[in-house]
Amino acid sequence: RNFFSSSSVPELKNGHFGQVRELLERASGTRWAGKFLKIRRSSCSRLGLDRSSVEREVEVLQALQHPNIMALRHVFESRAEVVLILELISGGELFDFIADKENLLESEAIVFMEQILEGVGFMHSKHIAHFDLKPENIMLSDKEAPKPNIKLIDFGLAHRFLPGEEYRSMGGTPQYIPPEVINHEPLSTPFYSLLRLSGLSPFQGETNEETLRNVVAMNYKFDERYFSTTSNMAKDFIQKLLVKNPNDRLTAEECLNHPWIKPLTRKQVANRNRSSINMKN
Ligand SMILES: Cc1ccnnc1
Repeated sequence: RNFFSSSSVPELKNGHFGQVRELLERASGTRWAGKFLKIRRSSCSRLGLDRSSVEREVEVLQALQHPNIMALRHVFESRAEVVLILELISGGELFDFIADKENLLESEAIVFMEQILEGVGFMHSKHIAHFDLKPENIMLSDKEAPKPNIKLIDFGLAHRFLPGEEYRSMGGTPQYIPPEVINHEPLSTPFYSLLRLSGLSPFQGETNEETLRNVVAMNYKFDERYFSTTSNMAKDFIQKLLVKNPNDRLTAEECLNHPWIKPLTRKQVANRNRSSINMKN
């Protein structure tokens, strides 16, 4: 092959699927990420993935060309393995990047949120749900870059819903997934993790049990001890995401049009620039 993995480089990521390793393309010297997926030899064996789920991931990635979504460049297949040649994303996880900061200005948080929302909004506009939008799947392409660039990775569980397609949920009961449900993929997860990581949790209880009860009941308040420096726009945005019924939550598109992300007046801009999310490390 015209790629080779610099064996000295540690694995980029190891998961249920196989592993991701940094590769070097001989011809151009370009660095890529190779995702090595073991294919199940026979239907009864448990090891490896079945070919159809790998084909689904490839189709999803081929449908998603966007600056905030990891790009697929090549696919190599052998009998027992499929190798995806992916854009190399070496800036680490967003949340590690944020954790290292003393203070996160809302204007900085918005830069991240906006890119996550652009990627998720684009994905949903293609009727694709990621189904695994957890913090480790939100990465930075290069953390040294002046303006960090967010990349959504790992579409191994993603699914494209053709309008009206029947979708078998875990229980196996067939159900039709209307488009608005796809758009309500738990967006609040990455945002809530951002908030949580900042040491701010509007669900915070005296004990972990109480906090958990609050999360389940979606019972929260903005404690002035922690949220005094948070702008009202940010609180309004959070309140519109942390809603119990997924259908009442803002979609990614609606989030992008919320004044916290897209301020309408100079006053709103000034207000959020004065605010920060204090990072309690
Ligand atoms: C983990 C990973 C995946 C894809 N590209 N770069 C890094």
